[in-house]
Amino acid sequence: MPAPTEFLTYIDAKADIFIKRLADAVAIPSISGDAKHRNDVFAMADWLNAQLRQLGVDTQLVDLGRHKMDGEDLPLPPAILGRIGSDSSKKTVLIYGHFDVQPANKSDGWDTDPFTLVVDEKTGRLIGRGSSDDKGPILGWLNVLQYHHESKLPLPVNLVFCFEGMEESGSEGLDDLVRRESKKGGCFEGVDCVCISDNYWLNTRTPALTYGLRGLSYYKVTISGPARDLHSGVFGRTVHEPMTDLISLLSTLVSPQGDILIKGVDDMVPRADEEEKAIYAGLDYSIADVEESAGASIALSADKVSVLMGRMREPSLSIHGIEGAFSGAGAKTVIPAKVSGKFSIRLVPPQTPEAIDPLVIDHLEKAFAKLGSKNKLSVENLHGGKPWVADHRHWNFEAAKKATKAVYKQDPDLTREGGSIPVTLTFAESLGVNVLLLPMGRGDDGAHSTNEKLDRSNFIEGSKLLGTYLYELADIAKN
Ligand SMILES: NCC(=O)N[C@@H](Cc1c[nH]cn1)C(=O)O
Ligand SMILES: [Zn+2]
Ligand SMILES: [Zn+2]
Repeated sequence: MPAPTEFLTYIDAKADIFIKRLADAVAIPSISGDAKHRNDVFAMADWLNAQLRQLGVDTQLVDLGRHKMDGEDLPLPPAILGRIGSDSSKKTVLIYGHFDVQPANKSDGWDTDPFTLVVDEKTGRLIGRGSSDDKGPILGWLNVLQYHHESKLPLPVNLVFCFEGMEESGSEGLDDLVRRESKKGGCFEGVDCVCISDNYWLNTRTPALTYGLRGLSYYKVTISGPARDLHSGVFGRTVHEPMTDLISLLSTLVSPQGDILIKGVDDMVPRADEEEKAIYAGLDYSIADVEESAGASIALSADKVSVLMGRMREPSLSIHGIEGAFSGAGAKTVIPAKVSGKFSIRLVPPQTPEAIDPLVIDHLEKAFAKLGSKNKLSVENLHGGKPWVADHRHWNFEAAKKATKAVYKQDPDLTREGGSIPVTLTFAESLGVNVLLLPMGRGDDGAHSTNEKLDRSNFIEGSKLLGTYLYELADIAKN
């Protein structure tokens, strides 16, 4: 059963209204990683909950308890669980998305206010934090619901929703909820497959289906010594300096070529054979794509296969920042008393945070001992998640392939994503069903970066894709 033509024309006709709704969503700065914005994440949950209810979805807000962030005790934003349809002759699809966003300040280098959606008429870009990650895709599902609600047409499948507000901060509390609701009598009982739209095409021209994600282990390494910040003229070359120790430690983690220098981490991963390399060689990708989306000619290699393997099937270590360091304007001559380096490792099978943690801690302790410093070292794992790989020959992927062909008139790339959505594996394991990642945005959307955007055509055609996928699933269920 193809998607009704009226559905496709409806999405086109309502495009401006849908973009206005995206602007309303972007205007709520639901930054989960910043305690000051916790109320905004709650406001975003209320906004989304109201939208779902208006469109006929039966929802509940689930309290996930409290957590500690940067020493502060905070309430966790609620998860939104919803259901529409309970026809036992139809497939039941679980849709996951997240309504929290990464931090964004104009001063980071944005050209416009990050929380005011700017519609660039010349380029067709919808610019704003969360436009692509992940408010645009969530609103894509709302667009599909709106057509069926207004046309008084039943959906071709039953839908179960699970939307969270902590994805960008380790999905705190969600794994337990998913496990609980997957049991007999839970909200997720009877789910046949899962669809997540929360990643990106590999390039700017070819739609993609994604069957793998890297896992993540995020660390905070703290060096402390002096009882207070010191004057470098008075104490320079007089005391062990925490910042000097920290920079030395961070420089032992990864080479400028991206090799992870922590013993055992890179070695855990089996090498790719020729058959696997051929998969990467066959993808529609070039060095120009990575350099275009990075905004500079800085690829680690001129070889496309090696660059793709670095992103999709090898671990990576990135250093993100230093808390406590002087970072303002001017030339403050301070010796900071306590500094914390933040870094994370993206994991691939068979790596897990549990297997990586001891290697990281041992490495940092040994490297610190070699410094002969009298300062103190502490290491924390802030959060983590395992990598995930799915069977892309499954009917769930088959339906998405057909839908892509119908909407975009081309076959999708089959990709593994370099990013992490830790709950993906929890869905796969708790429900025992196939999980599909069906990205809406392009490889140059700048998620987590400045000037994040979603192209208007990706929002509109992407909404058509999500709806068409549901019709293709229903078709498969009939045969
Ligand atoms: N679109 C998925 C995504 O961006 N996931 C984040 C998850 C994360 C974990 N810690 C902070 N963010 C990612 O960085 O991959
Ligand atoms: Zn996301
Ligand atoms: Zn993200």
